[in-house]
Amino acid sequence: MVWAPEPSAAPGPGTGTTLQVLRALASGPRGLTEAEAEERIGRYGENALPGRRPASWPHRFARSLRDPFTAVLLGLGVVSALLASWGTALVICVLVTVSCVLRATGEHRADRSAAALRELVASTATVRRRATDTSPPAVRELPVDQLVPGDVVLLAPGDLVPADLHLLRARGLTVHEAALTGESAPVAKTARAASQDPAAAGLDLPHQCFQGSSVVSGTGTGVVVATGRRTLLSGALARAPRRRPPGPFDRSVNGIAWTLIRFMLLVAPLALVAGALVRGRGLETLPFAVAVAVGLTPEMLPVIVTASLARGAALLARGGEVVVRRLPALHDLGAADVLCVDKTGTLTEDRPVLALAEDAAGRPDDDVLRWAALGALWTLHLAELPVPDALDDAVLDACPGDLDDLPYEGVDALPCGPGRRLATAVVRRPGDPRFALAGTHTLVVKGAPEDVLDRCALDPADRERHRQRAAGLAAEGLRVLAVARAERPARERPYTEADEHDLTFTGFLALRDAPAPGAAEALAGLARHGVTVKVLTGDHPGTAVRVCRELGLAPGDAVTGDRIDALDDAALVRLAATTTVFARCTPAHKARVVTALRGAGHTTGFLGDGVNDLAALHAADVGVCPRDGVDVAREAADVVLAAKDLTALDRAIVTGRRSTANIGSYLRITLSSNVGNVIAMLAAGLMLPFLPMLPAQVLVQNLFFDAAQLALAFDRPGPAAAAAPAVLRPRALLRFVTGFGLLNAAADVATFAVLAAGDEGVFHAGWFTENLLTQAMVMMLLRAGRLPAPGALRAAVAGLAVAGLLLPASPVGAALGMAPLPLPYYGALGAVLVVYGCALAVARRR
Ligand SMILES: Nc1ncnc2c1ncn2[C@@H]1O[C@H](COP(=O)(O)OP(=O)(O)OP(=O)(O)O)[C@@H](O)[C@H]1O
Ligand SMILES: [Mg+2]
Repeated sequence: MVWAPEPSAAPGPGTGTTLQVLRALASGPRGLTEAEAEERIGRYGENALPGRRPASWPHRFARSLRDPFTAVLLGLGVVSALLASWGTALVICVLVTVSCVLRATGEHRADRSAAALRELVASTATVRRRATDTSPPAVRELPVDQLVPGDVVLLAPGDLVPADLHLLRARGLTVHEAALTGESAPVAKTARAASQDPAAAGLDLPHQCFQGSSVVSGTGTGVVVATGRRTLLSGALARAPRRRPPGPFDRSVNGIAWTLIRFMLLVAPLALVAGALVRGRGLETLPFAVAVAVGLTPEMLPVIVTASLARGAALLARGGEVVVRRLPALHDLGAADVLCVDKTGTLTEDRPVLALAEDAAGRPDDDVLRWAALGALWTLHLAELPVPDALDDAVLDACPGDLDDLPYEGVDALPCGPGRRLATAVVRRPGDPRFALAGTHTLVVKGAPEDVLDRCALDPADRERHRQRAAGLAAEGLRVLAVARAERPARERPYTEADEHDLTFTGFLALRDAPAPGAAEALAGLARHGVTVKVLTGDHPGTAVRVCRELGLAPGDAVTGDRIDALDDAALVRLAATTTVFARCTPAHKARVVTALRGAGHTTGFLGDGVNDLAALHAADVGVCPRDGVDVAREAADVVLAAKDLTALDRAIVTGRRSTANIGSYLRITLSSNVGNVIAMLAAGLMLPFLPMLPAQVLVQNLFFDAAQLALAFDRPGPAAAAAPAVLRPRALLRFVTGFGLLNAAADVATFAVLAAGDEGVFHAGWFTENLLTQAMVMMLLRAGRLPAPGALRAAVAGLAVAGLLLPASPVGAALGMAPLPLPYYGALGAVLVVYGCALAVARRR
């Protein structure tokens, strides 16, 4: 991991004192100049995050060769080649090449546009740089890839650590290093103490922050010691690439793929054995068996999937509202039947306005407000939070008079953070003659009433009375903050959470946070689309329940974090199913609820924007984050919304379902006709003295099917496709395919009856024509789309029909062993088609 800046004896940036590190990097606390940075980016290259380097086209092509369908096809090709059945081998090669080229191209294009979209929502780093050597340092946001070794970077809660850093300064800094170490608890980081061994190096050094970790709380400043491929994360990923556990998309699409592959591997030996037993045929049937197996393969599935999803993502991006960062997530969004959202900022505007300030006795009292504002002011100052918290903002806004007049100055601050629902500022009065010598520090604490009251010196009856009062205010939909204070003798030692005890209760503040405009309609829309919304909030249960009621969401009783703690996983699964509001949730509670819902079989989405939502975003099947969410949340999300707007999310869900509907159409259509053909071929193979279709004919027919079915990716599904969560269920699909496959086989057998009069060439030609025509009909009748069908689809269907009619009579047909079909056969084929069409339409309606 040690990156040597120059080939010199200077200590590596991972080691040495801060001064040595800065010297080795030729940098300083004031940062690099723009000119130096420019020179270094030339020298060290861009700071691309690992995993973000786009795969090249040949790489993609090679990867699609490893796809299970392709692998099976290739295996069959090898078998054909071994049997010297060159025609079959050739056609299989063409099939594989076409499908891999289409897939690689489609994925490449989809990835390129996804990368462009990701760029729109990419994280930035906050750097300190100077315009010239003499100008003062200025702090600005920089695309992460522009960072160079020696840059000075500022960290705040919710930031992703953009490169490997040596800390120059840290205040209450804790980072999450799960990406590197798998450790889920945040790790405290401090600037290097003089006492530390300057030669030590490694992951557990508290003065180093590594790319890929994220800031949970506190702030820090560090100098970049390694970027791009030289970071520890890059090394770790190169050794063990990170894999996502399979999501709903992988489960359903891969599940279907493997069911088919098993089926296919069964069919080929079956054809062989049946041929041997009934007709006494030997290995000469093998090419036919291989072709039948190939005929069953939906080898275009990966192509159709990529095309359908990419098209949906492109449609969403065009509206500028939704960016899909990972294509399969669009399917997963459409499959979600439960959506968990946080309250603040999603259901409400997150613009709290002070409604009331009262003292311990319940009398209106501006002093409570003044103390709270003093606490907010110094917490913001001392904790150097980059964006003031909305509650603090509201308190400061409402405070009467000029805050700078308050005769206090800050000593220390313990801000709130994920899982911590109170904030403490320690202040003192400068120059107060009474405290000049001994000195007194005042702790000003504000936060969630339960948490603050627990830390107050109160007799149980009073505590209960205050708690009731807070619950009463919350039940009106207000956000409630309790304020408390304590006087302590001044000290040098920094303050910790252990000092937050024996406080004197000062009073309550209540703030009104109006419901977000449009939230009620969006919730109704989600309900109409069969999505159950659950609210997971850090706020008071009373407030959350009231807000939900105002928005028309029947909230029932809220379940709080304490209750969740008391339950084991199985009990939580049961409770989660029937609960709408989860309140006083820490990040871990949110994640546990999401996991429980998934455990109960729900496909679960999560929408959140804060550091406290990170764990749940990871736990969900599909994570959604608004664009202005913190970097880590955005980075963890699969889908990014332009605004925290549930309406846009509803639209994205519908788009996801449409893409899934097109994939479903493809599977239903392809598989029912393929299965039908296979049944018919096996049956005919036993009844006829010759093979019902030559291997090359089977494969050419397959090529035509594939080409035509690509158009299904561009179908426009009707409103029914959006009405309920869209999941591709292998079982249901199998039932459908068996039913319609048998119908298709019946049509084929009827065709055999018609063709039985002709010789082998006529038989082959007739069946080829019938197959292409029925396929064209099936495409029109079994698609999920609305009428009229889009142009591309109509053209594909027409092309298929024309090919079916003309090819047998052409030289290609002759080369494939077909004879021109005598005219009377067309009439008979027409009759079969009409009957089959009617049967299809009737069966479809059922
Ligand atoms: N600046 C603050 N000062 C004091 N207390 C705070 C502050 N911010 C939040 N709190 C307390 O912490 C609680 C939980 O906050 P948290 O950020 O976890 O959830 P939230 O953002 O209110 O809700 P949601 O989870 O719906 O986004 C708040 O209800 C409040 O009581
Ligand atoms: Mg929040």
